Amino acid sequence: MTAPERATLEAAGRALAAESARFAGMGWMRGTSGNLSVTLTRNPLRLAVTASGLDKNELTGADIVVIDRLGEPVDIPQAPGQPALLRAGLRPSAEAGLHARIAEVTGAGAVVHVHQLSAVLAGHYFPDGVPIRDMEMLKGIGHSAHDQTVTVPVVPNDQDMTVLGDAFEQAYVPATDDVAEVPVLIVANHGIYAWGADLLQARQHAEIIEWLLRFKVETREPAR
Ligand SMILES: CSC[C@@H](O)[C@@H](O)C(=O)COP(=O)(O)O
Ligand SMILES: [Zn+2]
Repeated sequence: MTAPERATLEAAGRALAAESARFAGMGWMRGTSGNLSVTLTRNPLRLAVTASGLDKNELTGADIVVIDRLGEPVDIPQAPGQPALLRAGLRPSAEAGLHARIAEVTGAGAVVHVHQLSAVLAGHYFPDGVPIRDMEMLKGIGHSAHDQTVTVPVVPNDQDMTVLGDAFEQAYVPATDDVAEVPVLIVANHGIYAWGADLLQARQHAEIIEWLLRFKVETREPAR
């Protein structure tokens, strides 16, 4: 591993730990729920993802695992004479495969998965997708605040990340020349995935969508 690659991985670990603590503080990573990733390289696709089963409020920068495009762990050899960058014996998030699929399909630089209650409620009330329109906050996910319906896709939960990844690809609403992509996915009875060019943008998308979904479940207006 070269010095720049090492620096990139170190920075990714620090950023993932800090973002995890922030989300945990918002109540969106209760228990050991939720997981975050950043894209390290595209060719081949490599992501740094939070390790499985840890309290996401207490991660250190070493509590991450490097994964490939299928979500499988990639061995990072320890550089002689250098301190270990990653804690030994960690498994990648159980949902690493879906992170990798989202990063591959959308080109995202970061993916966040949190267990927002409003997303689960919205998926419950709108199982065919959550239609949102005429809200100023839509601008925060790159859409118009007027006269356009943005439908947030909802897919069934599954423990097999290939099944979830296929469902995501079918439901994904990519950008057109005129309309931005929808950078979020609700997994029914589970939580939400949001993504962006980097962790900051992915976080902002998660925050914006939480507000919009909360509005939807509190009003429950089918046409809005
Ligand atoms: C209450 S933990 C739920 C998990 O199974 C999963 O959905 C989750 O979000 C965290 O899994 P993890 O493997 O720790 O990344
Ligand atoms: Zn989850």
